[in-house]
Amino acid sequence: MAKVRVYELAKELGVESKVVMAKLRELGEFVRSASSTIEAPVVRKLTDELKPGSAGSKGGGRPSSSESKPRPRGESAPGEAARPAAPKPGPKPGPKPGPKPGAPSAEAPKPGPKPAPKPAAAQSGQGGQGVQGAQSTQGGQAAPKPGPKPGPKSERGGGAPKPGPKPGPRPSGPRPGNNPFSTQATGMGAKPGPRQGGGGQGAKPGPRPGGGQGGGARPQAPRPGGQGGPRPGGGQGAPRPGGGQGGAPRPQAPRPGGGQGAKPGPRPGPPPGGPRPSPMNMPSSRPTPPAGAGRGGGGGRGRPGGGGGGAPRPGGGGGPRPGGGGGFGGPRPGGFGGRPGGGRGRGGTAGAFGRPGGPRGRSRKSKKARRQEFNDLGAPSFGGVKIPSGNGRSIRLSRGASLADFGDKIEVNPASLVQVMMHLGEMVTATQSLPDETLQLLGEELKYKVEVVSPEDEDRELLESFSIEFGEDAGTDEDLRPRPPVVTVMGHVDHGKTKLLDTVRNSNVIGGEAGGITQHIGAYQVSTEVDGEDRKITFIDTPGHEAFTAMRARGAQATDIAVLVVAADDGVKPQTAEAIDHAKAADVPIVVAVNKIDVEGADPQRVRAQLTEYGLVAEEYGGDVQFVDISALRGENIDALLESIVLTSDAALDLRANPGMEAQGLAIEAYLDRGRGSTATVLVQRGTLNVGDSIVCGDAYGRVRAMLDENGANVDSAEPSRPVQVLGLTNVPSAGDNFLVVKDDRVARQIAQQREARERFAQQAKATRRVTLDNWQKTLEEGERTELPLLIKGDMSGSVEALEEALLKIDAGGDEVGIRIVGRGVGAITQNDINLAATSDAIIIGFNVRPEGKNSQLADRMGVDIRYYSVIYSAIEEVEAAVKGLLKPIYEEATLGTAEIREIFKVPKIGNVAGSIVRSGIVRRNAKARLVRDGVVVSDNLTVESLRRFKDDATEVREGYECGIGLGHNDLRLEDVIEVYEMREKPRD
Ligand SMILES: Nc1nc2c(ncn2[C@@H]2O[C@H](COP(=O)(O)OP(=O)(O)OP(=O)(O)O)[C@@H](O)[C@H]2O)c(=O)[nH]1
Repeated sequence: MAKVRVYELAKELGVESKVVMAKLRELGEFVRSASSTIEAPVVRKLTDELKPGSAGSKGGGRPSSSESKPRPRGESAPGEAARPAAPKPGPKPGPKPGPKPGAPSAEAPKPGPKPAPKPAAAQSGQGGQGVQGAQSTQGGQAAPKPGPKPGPKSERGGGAPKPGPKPGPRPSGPRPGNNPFSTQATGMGAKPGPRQGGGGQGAKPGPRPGGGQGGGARPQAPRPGGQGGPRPGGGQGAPRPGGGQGGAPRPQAPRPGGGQGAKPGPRPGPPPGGPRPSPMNMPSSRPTPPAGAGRGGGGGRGRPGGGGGGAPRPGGGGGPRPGGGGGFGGPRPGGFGGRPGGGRGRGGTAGAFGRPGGPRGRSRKSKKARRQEFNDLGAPSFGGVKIPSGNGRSIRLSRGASLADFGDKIEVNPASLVQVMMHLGEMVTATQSLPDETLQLLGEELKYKVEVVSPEDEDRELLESFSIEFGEDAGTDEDLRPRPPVVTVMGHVDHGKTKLLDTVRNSNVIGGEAGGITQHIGAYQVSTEVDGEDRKITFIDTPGHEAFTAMRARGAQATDIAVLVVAADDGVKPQTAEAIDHAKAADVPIVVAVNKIDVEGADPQRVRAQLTEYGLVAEEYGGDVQFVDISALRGENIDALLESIVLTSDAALDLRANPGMEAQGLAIEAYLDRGRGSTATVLVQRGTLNVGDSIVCGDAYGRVRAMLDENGANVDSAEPSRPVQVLGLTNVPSAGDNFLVVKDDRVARQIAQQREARERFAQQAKATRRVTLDNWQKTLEEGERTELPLLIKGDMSGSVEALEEALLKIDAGGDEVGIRIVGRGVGAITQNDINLAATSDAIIIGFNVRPEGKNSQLADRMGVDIRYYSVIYSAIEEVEAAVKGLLKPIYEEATLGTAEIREIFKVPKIGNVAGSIVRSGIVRRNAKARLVRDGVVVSDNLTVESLRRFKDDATEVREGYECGIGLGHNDLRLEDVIEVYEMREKPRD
């Protein structure tokens, strides 16, 4: 139909324009005036509504009614009588309720099975119609629950029922009316569909209960409900009260208006047909529009909601349409399709767009989502989290990897892994570094084979990525040349290791410089004559097996031969045995130096006898171990010892290296020198190191600016087994780090940076397991350890001894627990101390000393607990408390920053003020401070009493800025370091 104006249509229908206008409003169509044009579908709808005969048609069942009130008066439609009520019936009519709900539905002629259980009910929704039509057809009627009030009118489709929740509002409104695509319930199939049962007819889906006639639409035709097809509510009568024919299944069903269309669509809503309780209830709650909510009927539109579609709107135009509702369904079997009624038209459109919800919902999921869902079906569940099984797949993780790293590898959200860990009884965060066992455990649980890659392997892979091979001599056998053995001196405390090293160094310095000023660089080389040949030996100048072990723990093996020092007057002691174990574990031959033979009571033979128990049998006893009786103090027999070392080396080892390649080796020790910067002693293991070479050493890199030997002399090159001090690195490497010459600085920097990142992760993992005074008791309880290892550093040997003595006297509360001193020394806490503490899981007790250089950060990174004390009693008290598990929450010192004194100002009445530069962190006024001179605390418990930037007072001054610091302390010296800290309360674990 073409567009016609309202007054033209009125004339054609024989009614006044205002009647038509009123009707349109009821239908939810908005027209400005009588001269406004209206769309063809609306005209059809209107015509159906205003022509008596038509009404009946549709609804089949609802004769008259349909219209409910709208009809012009008089017109009483057939069912009219009944309808009177209509208007009010329902809940509240809302806007114009009355519409004729059912009307449309009527169409649904096909009664279809009435799904609805209670046919009678009919009232509601289309079903309503049923009433009259009773049962009519629509099955709709069937609607069990008549919707809100079945009221008389309901009938029609009760459509009205659809009171729709929103009844009121839409009456006239703007309505989509004219827009065929509109979702609105209005006849057009507007969305309402789904809701209310209405729409029966058209309603899409047959499946849904309500699907009143409309339902027919869906193929489901088979469904009972005639039109609506299957849904019980089917057709009109859908269960839902309102559910007109369509029997809106949806919850909304309740809405009275439901009318036919109800397309319950996807929504779960309604159980089949009448069953749904909801419908019933609904009515009550919702203001159901009066029965007629006309719209309902209309609903048919394909929308799910169906006919009722209209539902939403109260007065919904839908209602009016006779045929309405069912409309869309057209195609569908049951659908109204057949319906002549104009309604169809729209319905059709609607149907085209809006499939009933159900199916649609399903199709909305992407393939990926569905696949994921499918996969998840078979995924193992851990504490509610489903993670696809690894099915034995292998994954490689770096030591110290976190759940986030793990998640990346297996493409699973780390948060899920956190839950899995909780399920396994471990509380870890997604980014926390985990120990190997935890990674393995998680892998097993998820059915992955986890390969934790060690730092050494990773390093090898890293170097390979730069086409560098570390640890192998390049070239052929012919390129190899003999090299001197590298020796480490080990033995029990006080058996003379240090003395021996000193004696050897001072009496036999290489190059005939005996008597010259030697300096400690961590290793030195000496020469000796064996069989008339000048032979060299390299000594690692760090006595004790701890450092040796620490190096090995880092995958570095610098030592070729171990010299085991045993005091002839003391015999084999615990650390002698430990040293033997370590040397054997490293497969390093041993030469025994039986020391202190000058001491009265010395019994070298007893030592030999004792050591046979450890598998060290002297040559004179038929074994293969060289024993040399010496006196380190007097320098007796030192040459014989050196000769034995050379002979053992020749007999047991094939020490050769290629001096013709780029140098590779190990860092023996390193520190930050104030004047020269990073200073590292390296041991060249193969190749030749030259000044000017680009090297990378651990995470430090740079170009060799200069090299010094143990005499402080500059050297230009260093061959295999030669220890030299290297200047020029960007930062301080750690003992045990390997070094190698690379082709240029850029490669050196890249390797160093990657190592640095890797090291950070690995250390974090270790840190989580290290022992601290706070958690020691816990590890004890867990059976992880039975002793508390301590490393004591102090400002004076007297205080160190006193502290050690006092600590060893602490009664740990049983024989099975105790304190072990793994090391002691005087002076600042060095990198070696930290390494030793790390490898022995020891806690460092710093008595009036501080870590030198960046060792504080190193200790943090390695998880080494350093405790600072300035009163012996405090140290004893705290260690005792830890041992006995009595530690209470304490105040922990938190370093804020450090500043170096560059100038000292005398200020009248105030005293000395330190003109300083902040070297790290911040300096804050009123914070606590201590004065450190050459690594030793010279004054503690000071306060930053004044802080100035130029002439202004400052609250805090940051790194890199100069400032004046008043400590209320006059003993200041240039280059003293002011360490600023504050005490923070720290709860115990
Ligand atoms: N009479 C005598 N005393 C010696 C001899 N060798 C070392 N001593 C003394 O033994 C004590 C311990 O010597 P160190 O060299 O410090 O012993 P150490 O094994 O290095 O001890 P730690 O560093 O504590 O492990 C010192 O007082 C030395 O002087 C020796 O051959 N004869």
